[in-house]
Amino acid sequence: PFVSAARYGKDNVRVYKVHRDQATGVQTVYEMTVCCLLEGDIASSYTHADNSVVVATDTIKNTIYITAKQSPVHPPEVYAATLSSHFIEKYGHIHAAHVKVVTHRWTRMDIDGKPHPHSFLRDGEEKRTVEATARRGEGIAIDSSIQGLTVLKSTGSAFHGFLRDEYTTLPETWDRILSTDVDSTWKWARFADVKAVEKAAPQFDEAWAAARNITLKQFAEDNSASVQATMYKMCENILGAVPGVNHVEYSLPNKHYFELDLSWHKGIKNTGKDAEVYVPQSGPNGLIKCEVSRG
Ligand SMILES: O=c1[nH]c(=O)c2nn[nH]c2[nH]1
Repeated sequence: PFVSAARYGKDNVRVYKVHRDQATGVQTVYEMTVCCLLEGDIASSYTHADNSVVVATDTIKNTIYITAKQSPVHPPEVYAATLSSHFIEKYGHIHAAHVKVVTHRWTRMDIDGKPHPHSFLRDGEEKRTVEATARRGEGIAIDSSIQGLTVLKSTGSAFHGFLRDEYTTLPETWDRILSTDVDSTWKWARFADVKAVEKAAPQFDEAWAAARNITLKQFAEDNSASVQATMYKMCENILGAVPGVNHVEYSLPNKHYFELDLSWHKGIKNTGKDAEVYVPQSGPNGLIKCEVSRG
């Protein structure tokens, strides 16, 4: 037997960084959870207990903090690219570094209608995530995501005309609740190096805002014939809005809310157009995935 694939490093490294604007006194905070995994000529550490090739995971953890101190941590794409490239540049036997940066929301508080200089709130567990892979001789691949943005619409969603056979019981519907946890990823054309990523820096926040706004607008306004049809429109619009991106993918759970027949109790009408009380389901859930690429 031989090692056919291997990568190792440190996961769940929590990082906080504050920016203090000396002129205005306004402070800005960033919080993220980082995973950094290395690939390279490391098989001997598995097969021969050869630790001489091992950049200790503790060393990787230290490097995550030092890089956060010495380089920008926002946009997360720049931080992830800087960190992943460091390992290729520093260690000749490491050929790829995979960095995942999950950023958490600290939204500035508005107090009495004014943005507060140093107070923030966690307005949702939605994450902005970046995965950057620096590979020797191949530049830097960056995927950006929105994850855990939970949405619901109380109408404007239908599902009918689907295949029916002896296994099918699902009734057709022209009016249903639609709820999902948005997991949207947009994949950037490869960057040659960190300098190219830094040059592109303004595009990353713009792309995130565009992807988030397009997702919410399409979700709200589309008279949805299915999760599939609506998510395709989201992908098309993001490709149209973000030139530096060549692929967009969504993975959307269909979080069902079942109608509840209460007619057994004094003839209560609570189904179809009379439905008001529903039963939210924890599972099973539909799961609809797609990737749409620039033609
Ligand atoms: O939007 C939907 N897509 C599907 O594929 C599906 N299957 N059951 N309900 C569904 N709703």
